[in-house]
Amino acid sequence: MTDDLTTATDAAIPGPATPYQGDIARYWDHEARPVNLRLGDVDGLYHHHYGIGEIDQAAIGDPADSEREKKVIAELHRLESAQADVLLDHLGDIRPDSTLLDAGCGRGGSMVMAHQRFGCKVEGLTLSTQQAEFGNKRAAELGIGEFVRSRVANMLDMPLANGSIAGSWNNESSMYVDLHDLFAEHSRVLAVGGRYVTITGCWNPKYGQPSKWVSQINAHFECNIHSRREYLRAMADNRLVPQAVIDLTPDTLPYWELRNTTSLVTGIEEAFIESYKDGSFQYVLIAADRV
Ligand SMILES: C[S@@+](CC[C@H](N)C(=O)[O-])C[C@H]1O[C@@H](n2cnc3c(N)ncnc32)[C@H](O)[C@@H]1O
Ligand SMILES: CC(C)=CCC/C(C)=C/COP(=O)(O)OP(=O)(O)O
Ligand SMILES: [Mg+2]
Repeated sequence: MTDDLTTATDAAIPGPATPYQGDIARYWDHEARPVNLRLGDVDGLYHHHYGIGEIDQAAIGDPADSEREKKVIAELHRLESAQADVLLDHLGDIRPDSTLLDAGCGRGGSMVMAHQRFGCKVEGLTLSTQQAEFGNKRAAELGIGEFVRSRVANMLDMPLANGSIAGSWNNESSMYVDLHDLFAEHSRVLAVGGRYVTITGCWNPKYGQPSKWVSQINAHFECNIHSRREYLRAMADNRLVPQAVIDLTPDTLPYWELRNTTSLVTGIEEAFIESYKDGSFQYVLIAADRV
């Protein structure tokens, strides 16, 4: 760590702001699903988000291939990293002297990718001590600990100065918080002209109300999926003006259908596949300018 990062706001962690946040901290402290760890082991980028893009059929081999499972794991991981690449594509012009923020950073895979792409500092916030330690250990192993730092902190009360961040994102982490509170805080820490990006699952107002599949996903992850309408309304109320809204649902279905054929299934695959197909749930990217 450089002086810059170690002297930044490093106040003692006060403990969870709410009982719910305590539940979520415990959830991620104890998470060790093979579908996440074995994919991360492919190249050392550990993600807790899903994948997008076409399956490379040649790369996975045929079902009789003795190496099939290993190849499918590598392919699922490639699609998850491709998802993070698309998020980073929407951050705009990020210079090496910029600072980025990953709100709800998980084990830090996207942060490493962001530093490797832009050469800048990346600050990550997670409720989980285990995740922050994991991310910092990985960054140290890669020799980029002075640029990439994870901290245990609440993204609704970020330990970051007003206007100090050039670009920020939530990659599948906004379903754990109130969106008005979240976007007020991004808006505070982002510089005017900065960019906010989220990739998220949201329920589709065209369907009417959250479907049974959406309720199942909420129960599975102890989260509260918002609607597309809520995202856009909360952004508009907090000086975040959408520059792109992209429906990634067709791009994520191949990932889920491939994942559903592996031994790494967790039991939530059907809910994602069925809700994406019946139109009740969408996988979207929203990029917004801080004005
Ligand atoms: C599904 S994981 C996504 C991780 C990461 N964005 C990725 O793409 O790999 C959700 C993350 O949100 C974090 N999270 C949830 N509520 C939070 C809060 N109030 N403040 C900070 N992090 C939070 C969890 O600790 C966890 O790291
Ligand atoms: C799109 C939605 C609704 C996401 C909810 C948040 C979440 C748990 C994301 C994936 O985490 P993970 O990678 O730990 O999950 P899994 O073990 O299923 O791969
Ligand atoms: Mg996963």
